Amino acid sequence: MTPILSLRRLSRRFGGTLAVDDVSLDIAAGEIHGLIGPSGCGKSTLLRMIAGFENLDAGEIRLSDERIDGIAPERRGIGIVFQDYALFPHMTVAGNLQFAMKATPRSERPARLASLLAMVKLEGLEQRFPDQLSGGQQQRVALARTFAAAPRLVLLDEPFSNLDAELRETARDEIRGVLKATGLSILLVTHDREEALTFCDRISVMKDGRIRQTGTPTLVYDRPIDAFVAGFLGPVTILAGRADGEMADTAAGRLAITPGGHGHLTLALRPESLAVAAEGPLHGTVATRSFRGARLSLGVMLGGLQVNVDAPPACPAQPGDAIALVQRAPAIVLAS
Ligand SMILES: Nc1ncnc2c1ncn2[C@@H]1O[C@H](COP(=O)(O)OP(=O)(O)OP(=O)(O)O)[C@@H](O)[C@H]1O
Repeated sequence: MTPILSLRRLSRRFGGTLAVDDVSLDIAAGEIHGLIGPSGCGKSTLLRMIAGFENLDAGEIRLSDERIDGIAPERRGIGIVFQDYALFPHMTVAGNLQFAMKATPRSERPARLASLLAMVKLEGLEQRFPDQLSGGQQQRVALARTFAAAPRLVLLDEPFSNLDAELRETARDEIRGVLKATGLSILLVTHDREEALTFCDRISVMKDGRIRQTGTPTLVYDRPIDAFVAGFLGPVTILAGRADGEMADTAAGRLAITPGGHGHLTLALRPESLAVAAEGPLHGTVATRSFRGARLSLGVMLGGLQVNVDAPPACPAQPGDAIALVQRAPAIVLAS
């Protein structure tokens, strides 16, 4: 299958900084793909290169198999929703959407406007001005305005960062539903791991201008390739081990490991992989206890190492208590 977007060996340097370093990536039609990584890893530069706002030092970009990296941004067929939505403040919702419908024949515009409003669930609000809408509603207008131009690909740059935490989750679920219904291909840039894991069909984790790993959220979370990816997607303890079949000896004791590990290796242990038990093969001492609402986070000294363990909020263990642990999931063998 031909990917809708194909990035081949893209690089971009600013002085001594390689902001994007030999990046290749394919995005399938209808896919919501997340580019995630810490501040300064090159996500925005990569997005700007795809949009046409940033030059390439090397590589090529294809959209529907057509080379687009030499084409002006407005002729690429790519829609962009920026962090601040960039709506026209002096135009109503209808005005903002109609502005983007230049390519639609005049007679078809009212019907197109109605279908866009329905798509983003803003019927009845078409005469409001942006400052009369909530942040989430403004964002949906921005999305609808992008759809109005019938793009082949939509780029979303930190689209939820201006919404407060409570609204963000609802907005995310709603927008994901809208996007999936349109069948549009989406590239989303975010530094928020939860957003990437919940919103995207696949994610690419970036560091220092390079993509370290691409895959479904489950795959990248459960089988991170290295300590950076493991730690970026969630709390983790990194430990050295020596494999012996399906088990490894580590400073924290003997642990079950994911298949394929041999000899000396590096392991990643997630807090939910261990559980407090009446008896267990692992014995330690509680070092820290922090209440996190739906769960309790315990720091447990196992051998010479402190590991994080998730426990139910009712767990009575206090710092200084001896505790037994069982393993619920194997420690992850890292490739590097
Ligand atoms: N126009 C520019 N001139 C010089 N350096 C730049 C320019 N744009 C980006 N950089 C540098 O390139 C690197 C990547 O920046 P970029 O903005 O792409 O990162 P990012 O992952 O999007 O970060 P953030 O999440 O903070 O927006 C950084 O080191 C940044 O300082």
